Amino acid sequence: MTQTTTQSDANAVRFSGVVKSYGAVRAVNGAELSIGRGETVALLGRNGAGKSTTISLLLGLNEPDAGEVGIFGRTPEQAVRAGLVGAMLQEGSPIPRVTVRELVFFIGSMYPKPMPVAEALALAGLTEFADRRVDKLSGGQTQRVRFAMALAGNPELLLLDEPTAALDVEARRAFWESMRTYADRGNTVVFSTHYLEEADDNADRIVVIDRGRIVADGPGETIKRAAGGSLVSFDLAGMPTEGLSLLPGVAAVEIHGDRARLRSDDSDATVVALAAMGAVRRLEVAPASLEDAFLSLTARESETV
Ligand SMILES: Nc1ncnc2c1ncn2[C@@H]1O[C@H](COP(=O)(O)OP(=O)(O)OP(=O)(O)O)[C@@H](O)[C@H]1O
Repeated sequence: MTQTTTQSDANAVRFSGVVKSYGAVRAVNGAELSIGRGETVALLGRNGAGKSTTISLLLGLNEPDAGEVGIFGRTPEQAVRAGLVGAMLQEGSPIPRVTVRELVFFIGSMYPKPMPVAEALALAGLTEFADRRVDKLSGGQTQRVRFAMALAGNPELLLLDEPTAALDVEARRAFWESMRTYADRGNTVVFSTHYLEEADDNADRIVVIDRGRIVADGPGETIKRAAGGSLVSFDLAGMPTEGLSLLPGVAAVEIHGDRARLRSDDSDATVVALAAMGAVRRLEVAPASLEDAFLSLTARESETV
């Protein structure tokens, strides 16, 4: 792989034409992505969309089959070795029988410019647990330890793969607060999630991934607008479904038995067009929920894959 990135790269992350396949599965399919320093970016996608693969490429745990990955103008390996990158991955390594303070100190000692242990513990909300053995903590507290481990090297970029999976509501809230404190220092954060709402609440920008492709990229408001709109449903009563996707405002079409569900950016225009076709039986217009909208967005784009 050739690297053309430079040390002066203004971006924290640069993905250029990146492809990564596992056998016949293209886990990452030609991704183009730049993330500026100080941005907090959510990678949003369903199971198997390619989020974890993207994060492992950013960490240099995987080599792309094609394209280039740059972190602060360096290769991922160089950036990780320089202590510029911290990560929380989905599979946690077994936690040893040491105290929280000892573990965070040990991890930090492997990096050139570690974060002071007390600071990492405070940021992760672990100060009161500093002298507790790591294997005697609750699931939520263990997740905080993993966050402190990611901070230990004093990284400028944090990569978090579904960091709040298995946390309760209160632990989630505390986690995101810690993450924001770290981001507010001018650091860059990239995290993956299945939930549009979590992405919208905690990221400046959302990158929607579906089947290895980036299908949308922008601030939460833009993504919600692109994915949002209304759902217009009606009974087909035997009417052919071809052409429904071409009606004004229609962004996606789903057919369930005899019922059509159209996601529309302009429900008035869609309803007028349906009325002109006589397709008004049990016609309903409802706002699309966020999660519904996200599913529609990825489903619509998948059809073209
Ligand atoms: N080591 C591997 N060997 C074979 N296939 C893999 C491997 N890792 C991932 N894949 C496949 O690549 C695709 C993308 O997987 P990836 O784990 O990146 O998705 P994800 O978006 O992180 O999913 P999840 O939300 O379930 O964690 C999936 O189809 C998955 O089955």
